[in-house]
Amino acid sequence: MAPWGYSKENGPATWHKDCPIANTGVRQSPIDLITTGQTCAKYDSNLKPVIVSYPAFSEATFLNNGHSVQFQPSAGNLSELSGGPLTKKYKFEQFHFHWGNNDSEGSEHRVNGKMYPAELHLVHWNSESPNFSSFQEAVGSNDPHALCVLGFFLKVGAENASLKPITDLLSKVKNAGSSVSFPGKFDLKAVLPETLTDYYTYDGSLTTPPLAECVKWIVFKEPIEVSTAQMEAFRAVDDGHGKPITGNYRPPCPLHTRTVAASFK
Ligand SMILES: COc1ccc(C[C@@]2(O)NC(=S)NC2=O)c(OC)c1
Ligand SMILES: [Zn+2]
Repeated sequence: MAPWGYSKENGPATWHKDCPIANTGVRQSPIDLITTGQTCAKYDSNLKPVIVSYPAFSEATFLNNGHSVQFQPSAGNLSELSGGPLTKKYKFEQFHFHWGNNDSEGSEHRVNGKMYPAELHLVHWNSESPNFSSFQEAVGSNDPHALCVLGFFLKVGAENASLKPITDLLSKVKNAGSSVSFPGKFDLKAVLPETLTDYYTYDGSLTTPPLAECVKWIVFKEPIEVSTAQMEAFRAVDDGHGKPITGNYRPPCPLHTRTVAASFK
């Protein structure tokens, strides 16, 4: 079967053929974050602010893997995550994006059915587990919280100067499989909202094959603003089949017996 993608022929509705958990999994991601009614997110006053320690990255690769664009610092990076719903310390691995063809679609998570034009995923792995000592081992470990992914919605507004070094680089990785070493330093902390207090959190999975159910998700309420030009730069990145990636988001999955907690009322 053709490798998975987001087209009619190889998109999310076909992934179950090679990856049965797509249909049989009970903690798949993304989900629609509902804020009122029966299955709505429940306020949990014990949820603390998320703590990130992101010293500026000095060495990283920016890659177009045909499904997304990914920023991956060299192994020595010391960036860490803790707090929020977490009981362990997590190490930063990479960040990447999901986006759509226009401003009314693109995010993977939704809020009461609303999609944002894009979603940023900051991927981390539990660096204090006795069962694994690398990201790759963490993903394959079956540990329910091997990974923690921070999700940030992107919305169209003012140009985001902190993300400009990334969006300016998109044209350099237009072709699938291409990568560049990131020039200079990148300050990821400057991209994020000041306070990381208001978020939804739930147990889920990777949102592409292998769809491993190993992710503690933390999706922040406050979107990050980017300009229309910055959004257009994502939509010019190619998928390796001569077409731009114009919708690398998976539709929401059933919640099953899961509950979603909210750190805010
Ligand atoms: C084998 O390990 C993998 C494979 C794919 C992804 C990417 C992704 O599926 N996961 C999220 S989150 N968004 C995505 O698009 C991954 O990210 C941690 C880890
Ligand atoms: Zn992702």
